[in-house]
Amino acid sequence: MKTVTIKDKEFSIFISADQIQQAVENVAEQINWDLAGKNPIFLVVLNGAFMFAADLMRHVTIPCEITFIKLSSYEGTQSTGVVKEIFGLNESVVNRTVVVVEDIVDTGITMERIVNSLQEKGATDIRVATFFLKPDSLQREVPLNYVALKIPNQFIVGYGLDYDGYGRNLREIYVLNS
Ligand SMILES: O=P(O)(O)OC[C@H]1O[C@H](OP(=O)(O)OP(=O)(O)O)[C@H](O)[C@@H]1O
Ligand SMILES: Nc1nc2[nH]cnc2c(=O)[nH]1
Repeated sequence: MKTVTIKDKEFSIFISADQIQQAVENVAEQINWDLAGKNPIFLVVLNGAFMFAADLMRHVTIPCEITFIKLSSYEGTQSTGVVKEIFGLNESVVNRTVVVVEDIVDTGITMERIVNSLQEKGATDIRVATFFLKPDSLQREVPLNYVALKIPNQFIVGYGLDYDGYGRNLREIYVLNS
């Protein structure tokens, strides 16, 4: 079993790069079908979603805009429960179809905050594309239109997701050894 050590923790391979790419293509196919003619704006949530977004957008073939926002709620392997302000959204979302692109929806607290903010800013059709969803961890009702993979409630790294800032560049997903 392939393992990686990041700082003080050991992780084991969980999802291969090929499985990831297949899941990305499936999501892009659904988006191309659903949002044709809707002129969507994709809102990529930094930092974690950068890798999923880069892969996803290469397979999205419909006319669209892409922009980036930033906020943060995690330190180490535990949620602090605090979601900071969104910044970086300079484009108007009034009457737009907005697709929020995330690496993971865990408790859903971050996504709830983003969706509420987009509603306040006048977006009419708010959709979520997330690479991972942890269904057993979800605490909030949020739209979950495009979910690439559902995973158990375990801490993962790789493919954009970090442990204390490291591991985002891994092509595969690794899970924390207990
Ligand atoms: O559903 P939740 O429990 O709110 O967790 C999901 C959030 O946690 C991660 O971000 P993080 O705060 O780690 O920032 P990062 O993307 O910069 O790594 C992830 O990218 C989501 O934004
Ligand atoms: N790296 C990482 N960040 C997260 N944010 C929410 N859940 C997770 C997780 O499992 N791993």
